[in-house]
Amino acid sequence: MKKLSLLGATGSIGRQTLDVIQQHREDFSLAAFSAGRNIEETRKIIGDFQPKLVSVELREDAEKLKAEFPSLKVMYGEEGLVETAVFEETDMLVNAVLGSVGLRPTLQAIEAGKKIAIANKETLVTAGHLVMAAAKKHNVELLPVDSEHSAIFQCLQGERKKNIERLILTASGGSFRDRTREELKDVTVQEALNHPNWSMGAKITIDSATMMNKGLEVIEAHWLFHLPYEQIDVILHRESIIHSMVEFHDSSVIAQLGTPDMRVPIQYALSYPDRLPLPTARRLNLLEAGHLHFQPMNQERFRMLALAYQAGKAGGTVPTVLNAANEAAVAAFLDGKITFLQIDEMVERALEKHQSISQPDLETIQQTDKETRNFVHSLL
Ligand SMILES: NC(=O)C1=CN([C@@H]2O[C@H](COP(=O)(O)OP(=O)(O)OC[C@H]3O[C@@H](n4cnc5c(N)ncnc54)[C@H](OP(=O)(O)O)[C@@H]3O)[C@@H](O)[C@H]2O)C=CC1
Ligand SMILES: CC(=O)[C@@H](O)[C@H](O)COP(=O)(O)O
Ligand SMILES: [Mn+2]
Repeated sequence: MKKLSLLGATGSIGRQTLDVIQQHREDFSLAAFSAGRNIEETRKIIGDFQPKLVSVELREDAEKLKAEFPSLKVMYGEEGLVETAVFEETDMLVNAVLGSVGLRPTLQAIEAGKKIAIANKETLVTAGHLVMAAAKKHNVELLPVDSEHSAIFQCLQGERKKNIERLILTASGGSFRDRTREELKDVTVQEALNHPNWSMGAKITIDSATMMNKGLEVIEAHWLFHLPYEQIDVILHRESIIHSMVEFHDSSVIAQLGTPDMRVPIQYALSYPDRLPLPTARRLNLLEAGHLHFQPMNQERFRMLALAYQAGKAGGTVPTVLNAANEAAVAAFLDGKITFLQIDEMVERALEKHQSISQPDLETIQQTDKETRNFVHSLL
């Protein structure tokens, strides 16, 4: 029985993780979890899974829960996230919180020797060098949950890194894949949230539409698989059936396929190296799928992908700025404060203004993150 801590239990990945636990009660249990502000859902999860520790974003919500569940340990804020991540009774952390707020809990969990299933890509983008160095030092395994990275991880089982020619990440193209940049001027939040293949949280759905999601995933792949950016490519694949591929020096390409269902990579990370049944997942029927389509990425049209490659290659605090500016700009778009195309513009302006610092430590990363968010807010 693996005892889990789950950050972001009320989110899209969090809920699907709970579904996986629910289907495998004899293999997994939930010892601790965090939520943000969705207290109704938090109460329900406490009732269904009987954890020992719960953390929420706000102090007043923590006080309410403490009064309702006197035997439960209840925490709040960033400290609560950290305590959930390092909870002594758990073997593994599932990090499905949104944004760079996941960085400190991840680093602390690594120091505490917890195995980590990582969905929270912003953490790897903002400080991949710190996370990977800590994982190496403490001999901690980071298991990818993001569908592309799980696919690559699966393709690499039994393979040697030295034989890899390149990674090929697939991108669906997002909500506006068939529109020109000109046609994006007046798009609404509702239209942007209409992803063609995946049902996900709001922020990542917008990232998918701007192609920043793929940019963040290129940086995530760089850190998880220790490969230079020149060996990481992106291809547009409309169906999201091939979740990603690895090409080897002998010209062989290994791909991982399946219907778009995040419970599959979540469960693989939890059960690795075993594979458990998942009866509720829809089976892939290639005869029904019929045709799979591929297109080259147009980096002029999807400017954020080009920016992410540049930021990743530049290193230092540049990826931190890319991520923080994007988090702030997407939140502003979702709040109706800026237009869709202004997301790109704000990220570009934050990057232009920034003077990079090389080999940043945690404090420098957090300071840069804060200053970048303030800069974007000053533009609103
Ligand atoms: N959704 C998907 O299919 C995929 C997601 N990912 C990655 O997984 C991560 C989570 O994505 P997703 O599940 O879509 O996001 P959601 O927005 O659906 O969920 C985010 C979760 O984080 C919590 N949260 C947000 N901000 C805070 C905060 N400041 N303090 C504490 N908790 C907070 C939310 O709480 P509450 O709702 O209670 O306020 C919620 O539980 C992201 O990094 C994303 O890129 C990667 C691949 C696929
Ligand atoms: C499910 C998942 O992993 C998402 O990150 C997904 O990749 C989004 O789809 P696109 O970014 O390819 O549109
Ligand atoms: Mn993905």
